[in-house]
Amino acid sequence: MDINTVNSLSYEDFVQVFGNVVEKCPLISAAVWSRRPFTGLSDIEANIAEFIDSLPRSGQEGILRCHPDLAGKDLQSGTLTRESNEEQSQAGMTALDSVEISRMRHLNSEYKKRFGFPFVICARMNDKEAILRQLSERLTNERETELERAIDEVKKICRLRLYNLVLSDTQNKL
Ligand SMILES: NC(=O)NC1=NC(=O)NC1=O
Repeated sequence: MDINTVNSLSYEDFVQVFGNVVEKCPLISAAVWSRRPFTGLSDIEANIAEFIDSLPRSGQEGILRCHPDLAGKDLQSGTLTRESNEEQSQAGMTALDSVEISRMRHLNSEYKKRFGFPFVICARMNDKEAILRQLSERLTNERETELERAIDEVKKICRLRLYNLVLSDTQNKL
């Protein structure tokens, strides 16, 4: 979609198209709609990032809590969103052996116990080895550091989902 089309969307249609660029957080797109017209994809991305950064810690933790576990029950039961399902499959979460599955489950539950929100990483920028490594490494982070890191990952996921929806700034100029 080109940026002029994006800017002409009603808020209903905008939320319909962009409502899941941050996993299960349509509020963010519903809020950012008011900031149109956007100059391009990176402007939409910057406005979403600004909205997320303006939230209190509880709001940012709420965004993380809307994310499904990697290789978790939603993946097993087929209840992931389309985007999440694609991302998790592409990162090899559907190709874990039984040892890897129990290691993911154990580390995910340790992580949730420690931080009170799930481990979030941009799956499309990692493979299963990197995800397992990051999960065990980040488990030892201080809470504040880990909250910032997890929100950065949410922004990466959002950027890649936006690239699937909107022409890039250069494409838009062609
Ligand atoms: N807990 C997660 O990191 N979930 C996810 N990361 C992605 O890139 N897609 C997801 O569903």
